[in-house]
Amino acid sequence: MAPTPSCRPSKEQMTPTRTPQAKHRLHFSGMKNPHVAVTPSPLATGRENGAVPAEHPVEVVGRIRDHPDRSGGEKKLFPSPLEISPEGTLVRVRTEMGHRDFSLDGVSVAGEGEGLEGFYKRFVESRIASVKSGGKCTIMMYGPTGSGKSHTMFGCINQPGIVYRALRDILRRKEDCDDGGGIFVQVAVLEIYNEEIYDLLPGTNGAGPNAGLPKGSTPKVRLEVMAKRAKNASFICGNEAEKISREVAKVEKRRIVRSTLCNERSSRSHCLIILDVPSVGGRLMLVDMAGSENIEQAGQSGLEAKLQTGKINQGNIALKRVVESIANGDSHVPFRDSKLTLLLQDSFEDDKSKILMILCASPDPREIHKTVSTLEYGAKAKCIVRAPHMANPCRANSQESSSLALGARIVAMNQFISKLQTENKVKGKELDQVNRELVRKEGEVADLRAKLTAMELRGKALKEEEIRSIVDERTLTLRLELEKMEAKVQRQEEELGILRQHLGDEERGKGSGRAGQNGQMGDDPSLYLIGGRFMNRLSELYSEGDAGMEKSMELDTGDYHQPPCCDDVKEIREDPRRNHPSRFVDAPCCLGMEEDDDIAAAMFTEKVLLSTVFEANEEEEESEGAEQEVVEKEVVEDDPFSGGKSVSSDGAGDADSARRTRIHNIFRLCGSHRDLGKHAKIFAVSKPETAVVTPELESQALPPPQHDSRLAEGPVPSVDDLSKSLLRQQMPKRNTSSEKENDGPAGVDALQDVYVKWEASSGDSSGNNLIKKLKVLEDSNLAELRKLIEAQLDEMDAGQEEFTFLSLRDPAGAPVAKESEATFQVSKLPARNNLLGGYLACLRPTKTMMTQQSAAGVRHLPFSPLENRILVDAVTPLSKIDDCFFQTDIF
Ligand SMILES: Nc1ncnc2c1ncn2[C@@H]1O[C@H](COP(=O)(O)OP(=O)(O)OP(=O)(O)O)[C@@H](O)[C@H]1O
Repeated sequence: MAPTPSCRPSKEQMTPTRTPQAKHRLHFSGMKNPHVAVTPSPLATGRENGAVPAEHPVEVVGRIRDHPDRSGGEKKLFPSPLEISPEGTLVRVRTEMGHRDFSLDGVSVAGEGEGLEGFYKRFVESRIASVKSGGKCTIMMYGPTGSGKSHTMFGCINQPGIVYRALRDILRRKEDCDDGGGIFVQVAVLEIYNEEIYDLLPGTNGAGPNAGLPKGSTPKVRLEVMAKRAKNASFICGNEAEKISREVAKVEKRRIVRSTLCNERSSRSHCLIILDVPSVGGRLMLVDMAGSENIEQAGQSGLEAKLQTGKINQGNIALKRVVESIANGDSHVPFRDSKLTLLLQDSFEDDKSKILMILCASPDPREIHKTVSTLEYGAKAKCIVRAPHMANPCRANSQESSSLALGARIVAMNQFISKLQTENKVKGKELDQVNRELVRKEGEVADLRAKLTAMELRGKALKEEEIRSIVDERTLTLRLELEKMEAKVQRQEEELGILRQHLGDEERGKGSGRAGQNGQMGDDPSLYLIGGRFMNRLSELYSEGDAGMEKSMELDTGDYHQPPCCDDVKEIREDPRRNHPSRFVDAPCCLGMEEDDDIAAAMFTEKVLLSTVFEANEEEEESEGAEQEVVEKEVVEDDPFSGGKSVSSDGAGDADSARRTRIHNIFRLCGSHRDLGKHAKIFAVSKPETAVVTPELESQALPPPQHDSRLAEGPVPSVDDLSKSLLRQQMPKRNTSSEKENDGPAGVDALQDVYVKWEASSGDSSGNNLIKKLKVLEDSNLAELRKLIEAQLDEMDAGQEEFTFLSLRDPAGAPVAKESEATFQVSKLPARNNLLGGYLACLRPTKTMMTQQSAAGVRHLPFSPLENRILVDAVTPLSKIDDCFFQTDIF
């Protein structure tokens, strides 16, 4: 904001030019004013022509009223936006946008303790004094509504305003008027309301509006303007200040006021108090203007109120234009735009007239825009200059006078321009500083951007470097793996070469064996078999041919039961993906495991099936050539379980030997040496004619015999012989048609277990639960079973027990008639156990026998004595028992 220029021209700046356009000349008399420094014109200083410097006819002072909300006490006061310079001539208005300085002739702040008296003494008293000597002074109150214009002009009970103080100063007090020589004054009080002039003094012929007048009071008189004065205006005459002041106070109440939102008692009219001193021609005009206000803000409603406010503003605006026109040196000053300016025209045009404009403002920040507008108006008024009075009588030369006024105005304007330039220079410096700061900041931003870019590039480079290192690392790993694989392939190729070499050696050795020549391997024929078959297997694996049934050949003991012929084979045997040969090497360790005999028997059945598959292949192989059979025989002879060379090598003995070898191999695969011993014997049972159980086999497969003393005394019990003969009698009859079919394990399956027990009775709780297991053929009947039981009873020396079979499948458990036993199949007996198989034969003693036993006082328990002995003898001479057709167990 540009500071308001001081329109007081300096000595050097005064211009002597005169402009013919200046029609309105403000000729102020040389009034002595201590507060206003009249600066002589440069031309006037040279005064060859006797001219006096131009002066400012308008002085502007500010009066900042107390805060209107301070009286409320409780209300929070907003900080004032107005600041007064220490010298009291500069008002700074602070806003959010900045500040603006206004240069005034003086500022009074009511809130800081300067009351009306102090204000009057500082700014008004001197001007009033000139009136007594013939001077003319106009004091105008200007400002928005509620800013304290009327308060300053009229005051209150405790503080008389400018009007009463001026009357007191101009007129002598009563005690001073005893001599009768006091100044005589005429006082007129006018009101301009709605652009009409009214005489506020009660006259005899008043016919004006009574609005605002107390009841019974004389109506106001409307006056006309004539020669810049109100025609026929009433006046109060006298030389006593109190009397006139009392009259004025009465008249002041006749003024039209109205309550608005801005002021409880807002003046709706302009009030003029005109005091003439006829003796000296002095004149004092006191003008209390109505408040300029915004209609909406003042809360005006209704057409009359709006018209009223419009008229008020019309007078204010007209006065503003007049001031601006005079200040600008316009050829036309619009005095006639309002009644107010018409009545004030002499104040602006008379050279003896002096204008004191009092700008009233409020410190309330809510009124800041009005305050700024008021200060702008005062600043404009300060630009009004008046041509200096001519010192010589040729003052009548109006052209020269107007030129001087114009020159003073130009000087003021130049000063204003100079201030603006200075301010621009300062602003330019600030702008340069800001620009430099901006450039510096831009440089910093550029540096930061460069750093950011560098960091991004570095990050990118780091990322690429990281990726490259990962790729290199993986490439290295893959290369190492590739090298390992190549080394492995190379090693395998070497192994393959070695194996091929061995194969060639084997083939060559085999060829020499065929020729009946003992070469390098001729001393150990099994090596030919092992080497040849092993190489065949190896060739198959490497050629990735169809394994099919041939893969089952892995079960053949011929592959593995012999020690390897070379060290190279060991590596292959260690391959965990294949059937580990160490199982077979370590098989004897597994043989020591105790397993349930029946479970082992069930396992044996499965192995028999495997052996059957093997056998099919074996038969094919046998058909391929006799040479292979010869080798097989030789292998069997080397089998430590075969009993060495005792196996015959021709005819049926060869077949039995081969079968036995296969079963033996299967049991080695199954890992139960004990089972092997058992099934070797069962095999012997199924083929009694050809069974050969060598002592070596028994000693390896079975624990050493511990014979019961009674059993050890005599030969083998005759019951075995009887049983053998019985079966021999049966079996030829049943197997003659297909004797070969019974050669295999199927013949073993034809034997069925029959568990024989005595019928339970209440009087016997110990022996009747004993069960005897007998083995009979599948299609045996009860008559045949009876013979076996009776033979068993004879063996136990139990005497001739008479019994009958109970048909347990019969709901009544009826005994089976002895005549029907021949037609009663054992298979019709109830099954003993669904899981383990076998039949249950329940015997009931005949009544005659029971009667005899009870008479003799004997309770015979069949089976129990013998079985108890067997139980005590933990190790029954199995060799003896196994020689029999029956296998007995205690359950
Ligand atoms: N300096 C001051 N100290 C104490 N009270 C003040 C001061 N100035 C104004 N007032 C009070 O403020 C109120 C409004 O003042 P005033 O009537 O003088 O304002 P105004 O400018 O004349 O308004 P309008 O233009 O509406 O007549 C009055 O009650 C008055 O007593």
